[in-house]
Amino acid sequence: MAAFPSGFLWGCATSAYQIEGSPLADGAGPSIWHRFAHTPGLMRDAETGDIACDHYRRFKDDVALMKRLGMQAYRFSVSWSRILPDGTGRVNQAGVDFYSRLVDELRANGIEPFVTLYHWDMPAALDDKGGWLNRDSAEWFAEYASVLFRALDGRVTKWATLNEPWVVTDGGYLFGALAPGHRNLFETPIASRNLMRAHGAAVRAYRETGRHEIGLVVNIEPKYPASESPEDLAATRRATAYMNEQYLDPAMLGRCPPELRDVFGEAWTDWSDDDLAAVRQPIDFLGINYYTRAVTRDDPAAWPVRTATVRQDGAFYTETGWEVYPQGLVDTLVWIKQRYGDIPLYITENGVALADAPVENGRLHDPQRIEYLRQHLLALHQAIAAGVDVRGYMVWSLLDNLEWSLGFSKRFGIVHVDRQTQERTLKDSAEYYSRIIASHGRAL
Ligand SMILES: OC[C@@H]1[C@@H](O)[C@H](O)[C@@H](O)c2nc(CNc3ccccc3)cn21
Repeated sequence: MAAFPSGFLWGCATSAYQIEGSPLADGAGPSIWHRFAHTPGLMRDAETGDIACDHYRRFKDDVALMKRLGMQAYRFSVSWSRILPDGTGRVNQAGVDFYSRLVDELRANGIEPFVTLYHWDMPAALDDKGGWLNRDSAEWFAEYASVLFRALDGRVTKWATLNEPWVVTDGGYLFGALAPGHRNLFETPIASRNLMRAHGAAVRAYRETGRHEIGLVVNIEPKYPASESPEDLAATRRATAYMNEQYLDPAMLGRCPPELRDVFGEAWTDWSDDDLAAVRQPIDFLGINYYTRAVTRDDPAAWPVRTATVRQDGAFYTETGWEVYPQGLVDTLVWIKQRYGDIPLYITENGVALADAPVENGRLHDPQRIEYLRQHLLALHQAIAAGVDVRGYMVWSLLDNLEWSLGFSKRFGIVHVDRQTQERTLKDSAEYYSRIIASHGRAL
């Protein structure tokens, strides 16, 4: 196997609410996920992020684990309500200090911090003011981002504004499976627009003082028509516009996919030229979260996109019900380059939830996760060989963690976490990934 490009960044990814625990420690305010998780009936097994992986207290041990594995970068998110407990205004210095210590610990161990400003956990105080439905959310977010830029820029050299705006709106405002748990077609495009306005406002704020790189992280799920029928082809166009183009087109092209008018119907309003210009800010990279594909057919009853995903005979499906399809990563990366140009890319998430074996004698054998990683890294190498400018790969995830409203039932970690003892145990996939890093991909 040929090596990956010189300077290619090998790392792992997590997010604050999924691993930190101690959500209200040291002056932090509640987030919408703290509120959602403590609302009866919304979380599988009534799980919450109150403890999670106890990373807030154990972060030095977890950094040591990353060092042992040879991680070159660590993508993590900052909890907005640790920094600004009320969402705006008063800065909680203890919250800033936690992330400052984490950044210093990473850098002292030769690991590059890769910071996501927003991984879904808006301060509850701002949700009380309308959250992403309030046009002021763009200014709230830029204020929060600027606090972090002042405190950490220079020690942090890679910033991502948002993690997966599609999931925030589809999960949080349309179907209600995620915080803040709304089910409202009319709210969804409003939240989408304000999220992207917030992205643009944070990028503009960064350009005033920032000296390094800032980008956007999106989830891409390539859509393949189930047949060549006009109905399935149109459905595939709608699904592509709704999940894959809805956020990248404004950010990169300064326009919205026309199919969104069909998807949202009377709930759709065209973006103003001012909003389009405010969102289309030059960025330094795109983060791509890739997990699976969707073979797509027309389904008139499947409101509002009117599409369905067709199960593939003979394919392997993960614990989250996602088809394993590495070719989709190649197709996605080539598509990104063709549609948006040669912007540097990072794979900011890729991983798999499996019905892991138990820990035995300090080991956990997960051959299927090794095969998933191997296949997707081979696909990644194929895309790079085809000329796509991919500069790094972050496996999701370092630790078994809180899979949002699914609780701890879905284990994505390359490191097992014992829910009772918090003991970390390397899975075979962690050893495998460590060898991949050490060999710069040659051990694939
Ligand atoms: O589900 C695994 C991870 C999740 O733990 C991360 O917090 C989040 O960034 C994340 N995004 C995806 C891919 N996008 C997605 C697609 C459909 C439903 C939910 C997420 C997977 N994941």
